Amino acid sequence: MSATTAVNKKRKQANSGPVLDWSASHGPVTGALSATTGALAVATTGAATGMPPAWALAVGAAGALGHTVAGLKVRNAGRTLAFKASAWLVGAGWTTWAMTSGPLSWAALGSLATIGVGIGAGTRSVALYEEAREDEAIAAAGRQVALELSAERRAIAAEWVERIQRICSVTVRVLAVELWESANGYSLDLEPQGGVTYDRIAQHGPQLSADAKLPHGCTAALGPGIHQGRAILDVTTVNVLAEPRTYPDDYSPLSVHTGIPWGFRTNGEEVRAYLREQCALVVGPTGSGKTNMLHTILGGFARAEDMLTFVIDLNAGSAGLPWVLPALNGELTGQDGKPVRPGIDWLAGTYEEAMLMLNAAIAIGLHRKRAYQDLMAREDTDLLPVSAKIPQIMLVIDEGAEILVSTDRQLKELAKKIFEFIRMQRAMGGRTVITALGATGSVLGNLLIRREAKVRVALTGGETEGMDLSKMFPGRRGLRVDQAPFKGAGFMGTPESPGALFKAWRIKPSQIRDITVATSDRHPRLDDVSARAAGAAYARRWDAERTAWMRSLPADAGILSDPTAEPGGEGGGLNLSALRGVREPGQAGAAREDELLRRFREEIDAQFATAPDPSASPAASGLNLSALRGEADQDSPAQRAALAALFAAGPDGTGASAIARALADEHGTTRQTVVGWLKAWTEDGTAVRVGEGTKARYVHRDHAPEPPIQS
Ligand SMILES: Nc1ncnc2c1ncn2[C@@H]1O[C@H](COP(=O)(O)OP(=O)(O)OP(=O)(O)O)[C@@H](O)[C@H]1O
Repeated sequence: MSATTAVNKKRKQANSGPVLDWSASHGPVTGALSATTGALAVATTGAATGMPPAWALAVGAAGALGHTVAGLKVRNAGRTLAFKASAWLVGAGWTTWAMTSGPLSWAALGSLATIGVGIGAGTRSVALYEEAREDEAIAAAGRQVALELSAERRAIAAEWVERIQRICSVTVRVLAVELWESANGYSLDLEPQGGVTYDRIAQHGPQLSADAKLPHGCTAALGPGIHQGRAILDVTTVNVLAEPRTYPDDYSPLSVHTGIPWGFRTNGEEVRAYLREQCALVVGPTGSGKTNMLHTILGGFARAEDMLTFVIDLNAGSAGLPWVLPALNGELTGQDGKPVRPGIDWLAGTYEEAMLMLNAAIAIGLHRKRAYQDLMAREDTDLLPVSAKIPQIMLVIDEGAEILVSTDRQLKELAKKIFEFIRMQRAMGGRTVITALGATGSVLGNLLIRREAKVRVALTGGETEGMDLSKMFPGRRGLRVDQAPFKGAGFMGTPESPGALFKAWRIKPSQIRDITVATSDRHPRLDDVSARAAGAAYARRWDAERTAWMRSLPADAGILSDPTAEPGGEGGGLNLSALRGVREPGQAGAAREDELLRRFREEIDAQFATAPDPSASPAASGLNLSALRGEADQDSPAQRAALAALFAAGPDGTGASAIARALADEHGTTRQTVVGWLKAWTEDGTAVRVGEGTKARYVHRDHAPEPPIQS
């Protein structure tokens, strides 16, 4: 009975005098007391007032009837109804007798006490009986559901035992079948007989899926079970990867220790990356959703209270900019009107800044090793206890794999530092997330990456080229690229969660802003020990001159910091992923939501007529990036930058001093060096020298007034 009903009832009773509450519940003591004291009161007042004894019998009969009707209403058991009715009748019988023979005699009072004890005992047993009856009813309903469920489970078990026998020639026992709460599939706990291991069945994954007629994008994937003699078979029956799901709008705090959610599995469960000791490798060809996934990762790191994210992105910093620019430009306002801190802690978009960053990160690790000896001894650990006070440094390098395998002299320098960071910093709270366009063979050929980067993602988006899933997820058979032909979908494996289908959430630019605002107060500060080691390079990372490039992305920003150009490498020349949209229209350009990158591309498009065919000759396609492609097979990014500056100068041309000035900050190139290059270009026809003496200037051959003149 609810509190209000009870109160109302009380009020009603107070207004209209006592009423008989047939359904009022009594325990064994209060029930007996109420019955016997009631009977005594009726008998004494009845005897004193000369009430006819038959009245008591009538009251008892009415009581018995009333209780039976009330009991029926609440569906009491027959046994309970009979007991309650008889209690009323016994009480009434005693009252009738006591009224005629005198209620206050020892015989009358003694017999009344006996009746009281009897009613008490009876009520207790009836209450227990009611309770048991109720429990039994609930259990019966549960059994019915379980029976239906277990019929379904039994059918599933029988079906798979037969299928595995027929296709893999392996006999299995099914120990349990778990139907997923998401209703997207189920898991079987199997015990292959005769010492057969799970991988014998796993290699037949595709045949098993086909035989089970699973929809596209659904798999029957086998993984190891609780011990070597057991296996878990995960069967997905609904393809949840096809539909886009946006990043959950719960931006609650995370930690390196809680793991960072990177996406969801086919059963709808989120999958987390635990990066305290692991590095991560994310492979995704153009258009597979790699940039989106990177933002999801950066979003997770921004939410963490004990992680500081350093981003290196030599493609004009495009991966990091949405996390920095809105905050840096003051476009965002935090709670209480406070300024908003960027969602990442450091962004390097140029080679020089990346060098500063890596040097600082390495110095931090070395210094931490010495400075935190005592703390680690106290905590009895050989891993630096990462916390909000001593944050983990997550170094995220977009297309870092391409840097690691580059043959370019400068990029090799960077690669050396990245490897040093990976090798030295596990214990000191420094880990990396490296993305790759797909060069899995060359990247995974590196022992250090294989050993340290066990959190792995392969975004396929249906792309089959360069996707060696068996190398990415050794030991996982039956993973096929065509199982995940959707943008943002692919495979993810971690030491905790074996490689299997997954999909990254779609994260919109507005969410990036929301997360930046929501997490602004949460980002840790670099501990003093580390900040001292990192020095001015860290302290002044947001200085206007160091971030100027972010605000005014020059059309040639990507060219100046091309991470993938490998002189002498296959194809040679420019291979800028930031410019990929220019060379491969339709692949990425249209889809990209990053406002700045779009602007950047528009500028490129406006400045250079786009050349869809990379092999088109400069003369045939007009000058554009493809023209630079052949010529830019130069020795260094500085030389390519100089060539870009020459081209950008148009028909007016430029001189060695101006080019040297343009390159000074970025590359430190001297005028003398530029003079040498201009001489060489004039000799091979790339540039034309016009004017004499102080008026002498150089024009790119495509802007030259007359056909190139060989000097
Ligand atoms: N997880 C996802 N869910 C749904 N759609 C997605 C997802 N990830 C990406 N997409 C779609 O794919 C498009 C391309 O994504 P994204 O820019 O991340 O690809 P990319 O691999 O980085 O390509 P590029 O290297 O050319 O920039 C997005 O604009 C979006 O429409």
